[in-house]
Formats: sequence, structure tokens, C-alpha cells
Amino acid sequence: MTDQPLLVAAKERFAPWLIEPMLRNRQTYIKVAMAAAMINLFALVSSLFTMTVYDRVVPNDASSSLVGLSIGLGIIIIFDFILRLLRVYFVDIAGANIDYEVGDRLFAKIVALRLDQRRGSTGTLTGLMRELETLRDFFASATLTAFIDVPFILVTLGVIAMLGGVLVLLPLAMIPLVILAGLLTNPALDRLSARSLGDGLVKQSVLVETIGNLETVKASGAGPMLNERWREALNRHSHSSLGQRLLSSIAVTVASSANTIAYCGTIIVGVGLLRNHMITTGALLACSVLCGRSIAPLAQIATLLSRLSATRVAYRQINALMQTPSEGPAGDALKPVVQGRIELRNIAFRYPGASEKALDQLSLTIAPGEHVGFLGRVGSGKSTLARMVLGLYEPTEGAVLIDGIDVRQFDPAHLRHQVGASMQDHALLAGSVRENICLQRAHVDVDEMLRVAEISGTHRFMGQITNGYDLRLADRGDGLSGGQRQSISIARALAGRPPVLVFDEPSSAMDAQTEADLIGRLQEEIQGRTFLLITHRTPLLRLVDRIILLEQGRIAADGPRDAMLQRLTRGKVA
Ligand SMILES: Nc1ncnc2c1ncn2[C@@H]1O[C@H](COP(=O)(O)OP(=O)(O)OP(=O)(O)O)[C@@H](O)[C@H]1O
Repeated sequence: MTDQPLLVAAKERFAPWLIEPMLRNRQTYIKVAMAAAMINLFALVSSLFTMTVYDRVVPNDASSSLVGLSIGLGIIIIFDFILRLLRVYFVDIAGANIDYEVGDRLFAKIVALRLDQRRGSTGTLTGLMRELETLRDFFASATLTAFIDVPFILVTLGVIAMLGGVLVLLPLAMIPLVILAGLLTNPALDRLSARSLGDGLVKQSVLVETIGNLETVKASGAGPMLNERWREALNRHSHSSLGQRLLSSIAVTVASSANTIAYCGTIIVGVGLLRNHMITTGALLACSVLCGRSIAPLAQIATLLSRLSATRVAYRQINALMQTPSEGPAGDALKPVVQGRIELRNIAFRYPGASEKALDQLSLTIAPGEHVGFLGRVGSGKSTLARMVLGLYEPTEGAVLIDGIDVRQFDPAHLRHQVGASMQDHALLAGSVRENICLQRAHVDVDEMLRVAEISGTHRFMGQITNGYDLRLADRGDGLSGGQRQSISIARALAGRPPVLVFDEPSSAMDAQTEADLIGRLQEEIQGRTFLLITHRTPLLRLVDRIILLEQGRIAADGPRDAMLQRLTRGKVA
């Protein structure tokens, strides 16, 4: 994994992950559009009311007409109020639905992401997930209906022209100005939004790394260094966000000034027309109200465009992630019942961005039920080999076969049900110990959990812990000792009796007695199952019949356990 941020521009305009949930909510958006259209019509009616009052009611002192008109207007105001509420409600519903569906797809994508294709640190990825909120805010924003208001600008201008004649020229002259301000600032706004998002992701990255490793940060005294990184990230982000906000306020301010100019201009020019009896007082008042209404949607669109910039940038980043290849074959994935024969056929592997190959020209065959130990110096490729068997990484050359089938053809979830793994970091998940062992797997019930907990040694210390299996662990299993975490990790790997087991340093944090007890119980458990053991600890080698020695990603020696141990102790190999 490299730490480069995930800022790749994917040009596709509307990707299925976004357009499909939007289309599914089109009924709701149609309701929103209808409500917005009605609200626009009501606005026209209220300005015509002003005109009627000034031109008909006031000169004729027609109080009864005023009462009737007021009642009519009251009804319209109530409807307008209800429709405005409904508009917000419907937009919120659609926004929440889209947020849920897109969030769900994005999470599934992250879980299925091919590790060799992963770009960006943990913090960058979590920051990207946060960008979902930018998308949600856009789709759940009531200002979204400003687009529906645009056609009504023409209707409003038409009514102004009918009532006030040349007065229509004032708002008409302002509209291109507002549009121009939006168009001119938009490209720079796009750039600044992208920069601000990138800087935000760097900030998130420093934060996640620090909080996730707080104990190490404190113990190693890395605080000042991370503090410096944080300050730098804060500084950069606040600069780019400031620029973004300033620029986005230009178009909004131009729209608001244009509104004021058009309104005042209408009054000034209107008074001249009034003197020449070319319009009535009522028409002048109605035109001044309508003038504001014709420009208001543009001001909203200016706001919307600035949000659209941020939304577009967020969309592109999320889309780039969505287009990253997932695990598993492109066609139908296989879910065979596994016997446990493992073959590595001339494989080579280089981690993304690494200069050296971690594995090279490596071929070996492990028979079903065979127990094999992998030894080798630090960095010789043992854990990488385990990752290959689990299909976590694909070999750059060659193939890994289980029962003669390339692991790339397997359904990834099925493969990991067939291969029980206890990896070197023994990370547990937030939740109860029970959840950590069972992982909501249908075939792992309470009896099976207790059986594997007994074998792994978990059951012994569970009795001494308050809440036992219901003990809730913090992130990564905080709240337990290293050895206890290892024990639970072993129980998790054994649960469901997978035909293949891969154990990477399973007892490195255990005391000699606990380890000896574990070996005794595992001996029976692994009978008839393929067992791959990576270890630096000699006692564990009692569990294997064959030892393979790795050196710089290649096989340096391979043979029966006792013969290999003799050669190793005599220092003839290595
Ligand atoms: N995620 C990674 N990204 C890049 N390079 C890696 C990664 N993991 C391991 N490597 C490199 O691959 C090589 C093999 O690492 P691997 O973890 O397989 O060694 P190992 O034999 O298991 O070592 P150890 O006994 O210390 O666990 C090392 O040179 C290491 O630097």
C-alpha cells in the first residue's frame, strides 16, 4: 500500500452507484418538483394580490373585496407553508435513501477492495467515506429545488413585461451578470474544492494514525513529530478552505447585489413610468416584488454551484474508489468443497511500490492433510506466502492453486471459510469476545464456539474475566493482553473446522506453559487438515511433519521435520 492520496479524477459523468439510487427515488423528486412549481405559482399570485389591492381596492375603497382577497391569500399562504415543509421533507427522504444506498455500496467496495490496488492510507480512506456527507448534503438540500425554479424565471419575467413593459429590462440585464459571475468563478472553485478535499484527507490521515496508535505514539515519544504534521495539515487545509469559501461567496454576493440593483432600478424607472401614466401604482409594486423573485433563484443557483463544485470533487474521488478492481473473478466465482491440496506454481510477487520482489520463482506442493512449517529470517517472505494462499494478494507471476483451482477463481468469502487464518497482528474487532469468535457465521454456533475456545485456551481465561464471552472489546481488541488476543484469534480461525489452516506466529505472545498446552490440544484438532505454520519458535514445530526454509522469497530447503531440524541446528542450511 502506498500513501499517495486517492485523488484520481474519474471522468465518467454519472456512475451506476449514484444514478441507480437516484432513479429509484425519482418518484420522491417528482413530488419535490411539483411542490416547487406550486410554490412558484403562489409567489406570482401574491404579487398580483398587491397589484389588485393598490389598483382596485384602494381607489374604490372596496373593503368587502379586500376581505375576500385576504381570505383567498390566507388560504394560499397556508398551502404555501405546507408545500414548503413537504418539499424539505421529500428532499430529505430522497437524500437519506441515496445516502444509505451509496454508503452501503461504498462500504461493500472497501471490504472487497483488492489489497494490491488499495491507494491511500487508512485515514485517507476514512476521510473519503466522510465525503459521502458532501454528496448527501447536496442531494438532501432544499436549495436543490432552485433548478426547478429556473424555468419560472421566464414566467416571472413574462408577467413583469405584461404589467410593467420596459421594467422587465432591469432584471433581464442583471441575469447575465449573475450567470457570468458563476461561470467565471466555477473552474477556479473546482480546483480549490479538489485541493481542499486533498488537504482534508491528509489531515484525516494524521488524525486516524495518531488516535489509532495512541499508546505507541505516547510510549515512543512520537507526539511532537505528529503534532508538527498535524499543524502543517491544519494550516494547508484552512488555507485551501478559506480560498474556496471566499471564491464561492463572490457569485452569491454578485447575485445579491444584482437583486438590489434590479429592485431599486425598477422603483426609479417605475416612478418615471408612473408619472407618465404608463403603469399603475399596483403594477409598479407588483413588478418590484416580482423583480426580486426573478433573480432569487439565480442567487440560490450560485450557492448551489459552489456546493456542486465540492460535490463533484467528492463524487470523482468516490467514483475512482468504486472503479478500483474488487477481489474475485470477473465471471462466476467458484465455491468448491476443499480437500486441502495446495500448490504454488512458480510464483513471484512484488508489493505495490516495492523495489524488491517479496517472493520469487517459488514452487511447492502441499498434500491434503499435510502439516508444513515455514521458517526463515525476518522479511524472507513467510507472511507474504500465507497472504497468497488466502488470496489477499494476487501473485505477479505464476498461480496459487487449491485442489487444482486457481484461488483467483474462488469466491473470496468462500475461500476464507475454507482457509482458517490466524495472522501475525492478531487484530480483533470492537464487540464482544463471542462476536469475535463467531463473526456471525451461520455454521459457528455456541457449541462450536465453546469447542474452539477450549482448544485455543480462550475458555481458561474467560472464566476469570467479568462478563466472560460477553466482554466488550474496544477497537482492535484493546482490553485484553497480547496472549489473550492471540488465543481468541486462534479460536476464530479454528471455528467451523475449515479444511485448511494458516497460522502465522500463533503463540509469539504466549508463555511457555500456555504454548505447550496449546500445542497439545492443536495436535488432535489439526488431524486430517492441511496446516501451514509460520513460526520462529521451535516447540511449535512439533505440530508439523515437514519444514520449508525461505530465504529472500525463495525456497532454500525443504524436507521432513526432524531431518531439517538436524540440518538447521548443525548450521548446514541457512
Ligand atoms: N504491506 C507491505 N507492503 C510492502 N512491502 C511489504 C509489505 N509487507 C511485507 N513487505 C515486504 O515483503 C518482504 C517479505 O515480508 P514478509 O512479511 O512476508 O516477511 P516474513 O518472512 O513474514 O517476516 P517476519 O518473520 O518478520 O514476519 C519484506 O521485505 C517486507 O519489507
